[in-house]
Amino acid sequence: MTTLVWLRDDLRLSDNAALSAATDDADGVVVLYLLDEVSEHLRPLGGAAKWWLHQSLRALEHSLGQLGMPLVLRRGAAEEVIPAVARECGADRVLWNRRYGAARDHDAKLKTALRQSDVVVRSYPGDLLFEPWTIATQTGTPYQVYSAFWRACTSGHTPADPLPAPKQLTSVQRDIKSESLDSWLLTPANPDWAAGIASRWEPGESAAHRTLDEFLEDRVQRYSRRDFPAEDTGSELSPHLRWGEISPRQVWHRTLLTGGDVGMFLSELGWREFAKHTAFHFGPLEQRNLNARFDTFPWLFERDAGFDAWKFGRTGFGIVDAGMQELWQTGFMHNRVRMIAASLLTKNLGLDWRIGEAWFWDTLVDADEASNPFNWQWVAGCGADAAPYFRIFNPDLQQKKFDPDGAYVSKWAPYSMTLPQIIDLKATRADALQAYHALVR
Ligand SMILES: Cc1cc2nc3c(=O)[nH]c(=O)nc-3n(C[C@H](O)[C@H](O)[C@H](O)COP(=O)(O)OP(=O)(O)OC[C@H]3O[C@@H](n4cnc5c(N)ncnc54)[C@H](O)[C@@H]3O)c2cc1C
Repeated sequence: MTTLVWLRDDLRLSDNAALSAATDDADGVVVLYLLDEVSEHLRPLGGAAKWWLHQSLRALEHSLGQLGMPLVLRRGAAEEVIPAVARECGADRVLWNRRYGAARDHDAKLKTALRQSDVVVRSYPGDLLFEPWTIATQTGTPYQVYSAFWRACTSGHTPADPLPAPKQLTSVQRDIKSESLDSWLLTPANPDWAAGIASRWEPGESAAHRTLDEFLEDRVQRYSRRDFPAEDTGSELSPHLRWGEISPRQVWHRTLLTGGDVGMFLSELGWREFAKHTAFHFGPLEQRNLNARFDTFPWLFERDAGFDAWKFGRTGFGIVDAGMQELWQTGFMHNRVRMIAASLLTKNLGLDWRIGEAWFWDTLVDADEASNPFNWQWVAGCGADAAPYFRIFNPDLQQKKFDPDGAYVSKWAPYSMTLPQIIDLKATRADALQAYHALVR
């Protein structure tokens, strides 16, 4: 028997059920990563995400190499490439870990096609704590309110124990053609805008575990201060989770081992889970308002001067400008600042949330097809269990509260203090509320 393992958003060796299942194949295993930028309905990766993917594949190549296993890289449409590689390596079995977004339709079709050619296909739990169909209300419908969803997850369900990394894998005897990672041009060259990203982040499975360990040794005890962006109390695991360099099950069990008050941190993993369950049941989320009532909301679609000022951190609102600079320079923005920046765009500038979501998609290293639009919709008021529309963040007050000594703003956008504010908060807030009241009247 020969096995093809197709890795996707699971760039790790440990707690990788598909890879573990291949260890029983003594005849040969091929491990493949496919860059699919052509299949319909798959969202093309943003620039920062491509940078991360490149580094993460390098790290994976290295750790597979220590098991004597090459990583085969191919590019193209999954429905063509996967059967072709299966034929080339004589695979009678194809294994993968599940995806729950738009790609799952492709996976289902491919499964059927491979089975018709007598190839055994097995899929395993992917990047969630719980399979989306296992968490349901008493009437069998998906949850639409976070607190009830998380209560259901945490009462009566326990995430599966993580699997160890395979100790050995038998590589196939024949040479399987692989493309060069550099030829994919995932990293920017001219200009190389990724220097700030590279100095902040280390992608890869080992780095993901180190990041978790460092967080649990120290910062988790101050996690209740997570809303203060200058204090750096977050785990910064989001890009590692996005690329599956660590699984949420590993984070969950390792966190519980530390004891102490970790409930608040785990409940944030719950938001990730809720976003993905919402995308599974109601997605894709990046185009359609989850609350259809907002379909007629008079958001503006023009990428105008206000949008440019927002993008490049020149709004004159210190905390927003600092966040947009942090994003531009490092591919990341603190969670509370994401909320304030998104609120300014959708409620004060009156722009459609999809415009801001697309900018985050291109610039975040953790850009995630569920979490990003889910959170944008949450802030804009049209999402699942969303912040009520009329709760409009005042960036000046938020700054006073969460960056009281101005450390965050001084770090990322000290120039902002002397910029004029591009809009009148009071007048734009009144306009936004008027539009909202017209909608719900
Ligand atoms: C407008 C907006 C866009 C966002 N886009 C993304 C995105 O594309 N990808 C992404 O992973 N997160 C996104 N988030 C959620 C959140 O901002 C990040 O997950 C968080 O800042 C990551 O930092 P951390 O790893 O230190 O989080 P921690 O506070 O340490 O939380 C632990 C983990 O829980 C998850 N998590 C925490 N908060 C959320 C949340 N609100 N929604 C979903 N998951 C959460 C993340 O995986 C995170 O790594 C967005 C939030 C907003 C308001």
